[in-house]
Amino acid sequence: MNDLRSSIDAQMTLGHLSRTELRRELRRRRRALSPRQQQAASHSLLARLRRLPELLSARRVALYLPNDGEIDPRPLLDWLRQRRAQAYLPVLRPLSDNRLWFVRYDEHTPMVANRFGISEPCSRHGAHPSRRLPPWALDAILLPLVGFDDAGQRLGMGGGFYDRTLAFAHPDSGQGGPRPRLIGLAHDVQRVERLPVASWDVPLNAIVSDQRVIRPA
Ligand SMILES: Nc1nc2c(c(=O)[nH]1)N(C=O)[C@@H](CNc1ccc(C(=O)N[C@@H](CCC(=O)O)C(=O)O)cc1)CN2
Ligand SMILES: Nc1ncnc2c1ncn2[C@@H]1O[C@H](COP(=O)(O)OP(=O)(O)OP(=O)(O)O)[C@@H](O)[C@H]1O
Repeated sequence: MNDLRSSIDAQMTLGHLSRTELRRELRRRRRALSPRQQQAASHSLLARLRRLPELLSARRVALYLPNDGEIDPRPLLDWLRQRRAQAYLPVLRPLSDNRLWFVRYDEHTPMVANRFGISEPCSRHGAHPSRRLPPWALDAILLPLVGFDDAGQRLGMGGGFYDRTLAFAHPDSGQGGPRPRLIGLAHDVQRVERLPVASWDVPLNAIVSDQRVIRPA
């Protein structure tokens, strides 16, 4: 009960924070989780992801390597391999237009640390067209979230990397054609009552945490 009370209090008191302050607070929360809590959360996330219709039918799936306390989707790699589905990772595009490439990933992929210290497939390797896919050719993209709400809104790191890369999937983009299913992932402690919506925010199909699956109405 005390836990419930304090988590409700924590959520309620966030309403007055700016996006920057909200990011700082929510990133602090996920970093504060112990290795044991992280592992349990990752395990529980996997159980939910394995039942997600969007992933059951997916052959090409982008995920991420966890950073800064993000919930860890790596256990999904084995499951994807068993299903003969291919895994892709985001790579900061070399010409720095703040967009992402999605490069095929397996245990042989040469990796480097990007400018944020996150390990990613080496861009020279990823530059080869056979090894990367444009975002619309992926079946599903798992995005790391800093925050989310019950309406299915998301808050990212603030770089706009995913928003720019996925702008073609925005309802106002006027672009038809295939669209990847977009699935946001986060720890349940990153849930807040209500997030502000920006005009460029690309809607997600679902948000999955260690405790729940949220589908925007
Ligand atoms: N695991 C993971 N991979 C990812 C992302 C992510 O959020 N998580 N990205 C999602 O976009 C892209 C990288 N974008 C990022 C944007 C900001 C920061 C970050 O830590 N910013 C620091 C400032 C660091 C600096 O400027 O040196 C900060 O805000 O404190 C990290 C990654 C691609 N790969
Ligand atoms: N489609 C777009 N075209 C150009 N700029 C964009 C686009 N989408 C977002 N941006 C810019 O990116 C910046 C960060 O956006 P926002 O605060 O929504 O990031 P975020 O959603 O938290 O991050 P991310 O998309 O990396 O997860 C904003 O200042 C915005 O101007």
